[in-house]
Amino acid sequence: MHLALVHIQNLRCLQDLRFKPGPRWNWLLGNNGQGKTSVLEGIFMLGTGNSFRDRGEGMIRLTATEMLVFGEIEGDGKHHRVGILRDRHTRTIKIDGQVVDSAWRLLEIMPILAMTADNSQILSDSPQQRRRLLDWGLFHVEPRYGELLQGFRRALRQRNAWLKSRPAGNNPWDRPFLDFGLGLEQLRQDYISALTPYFTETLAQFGREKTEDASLQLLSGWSRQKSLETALEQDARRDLDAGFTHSGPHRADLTFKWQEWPAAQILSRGQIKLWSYAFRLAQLRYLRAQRGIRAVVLLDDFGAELDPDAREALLQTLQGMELQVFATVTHQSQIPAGASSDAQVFGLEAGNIRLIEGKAA
Ligand SMILES: Nc1ncnc2c1ncn2[C@@H]1O[C@H](COP(=O)(O)OP(=O)(O)OP(=O)(O)O)[C@@H](O)[C@H]1O
Repeated sequence: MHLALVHIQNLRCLQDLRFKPGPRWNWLLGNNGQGKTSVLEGIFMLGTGNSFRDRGEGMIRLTATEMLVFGEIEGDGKHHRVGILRDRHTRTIKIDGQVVDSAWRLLEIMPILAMTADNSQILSDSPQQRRRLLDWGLFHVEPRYGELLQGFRRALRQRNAWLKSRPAGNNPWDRPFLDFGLGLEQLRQDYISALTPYFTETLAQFGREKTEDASLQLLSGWSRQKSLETALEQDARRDLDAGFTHSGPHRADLTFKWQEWPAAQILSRGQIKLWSYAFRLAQLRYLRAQRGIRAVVLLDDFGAELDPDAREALLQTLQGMELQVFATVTHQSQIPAGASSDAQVFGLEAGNIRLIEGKAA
């Protein structure tokens, strides 16, 4: 599955940009501030409905009142047209000409994974960022996960609202909270167990760690010494006082370990970035192995902070996976030699795009 056409209007500096990407590597080359990341942002919207930079407030071109992103998605015998129109207050999503009420529908059409400056330090980011990665991976691999996650979020919201209202008696939302929560926990634990060999193998392919030195551990969001039910009972007083739920899968986290130590405390920034790439690649490989799905990958500032060997290893691994990739670079020399046989290079200048190298799709 790949994006065959991208049309973006009034997104930041992109007034009216249209191009036909190739099914494999698409390099976006240009100086700072020419619109490369904005193109990735538009593509990310097609897969998620949202921006990866912020909540999207600043996305609409300053002199415009609304922005539009349109894409044609092809492959695996499917063809979809996706459009997102956004003004300062509302967002309308259309799939194949029909308005849909939830961005979840976009996720089902085109799994998309972005590695940007803001999210490339997974190990040292917030637990919330790491939970998002877990949710991303599970949503695409496990058909029941989306529904479970929505159910859990609803139960958590309602449980917290009940706590804030300070009523007497038992919380009626404990049961759905426990049912959805334990379902999530089980799928997350299974996912991390299954993903770990993919992660350690990818790191080994990068030629850095011995497979047995690196590991992943899921922290459930409550003490493993007790059940979630017991944790809720023991937290009853402080949950009521605080007006929110202290223990549960909404507090889950993922720990990366090097031997027995937390890797985030030991590794350098560049190494953390490499481990972060390895984790995302492991998610892609697992998705491919389980569901036969190839995600679209966005790499902002390709390989920045990685040494040449690590960059080459990353490139080789990605090339072996035969995905559609969009990667931004500021200089031609950052496009690795030999990377162009199935690649297209597009130049970005003042928000305009033109094909520099490669066959027109
Ligand atoms: N709402 C907006 N309206 C108009 N222009 C905007 C708006 N928001 C940002 N810009 C401009 O759009 C450009 C955004 O560029 P973008 O971040 O896509 O550049 P880039 O090519 O990725 O640069 P870099 O290499 O520095 O990351 C900047 O020049 C910025 O000033």
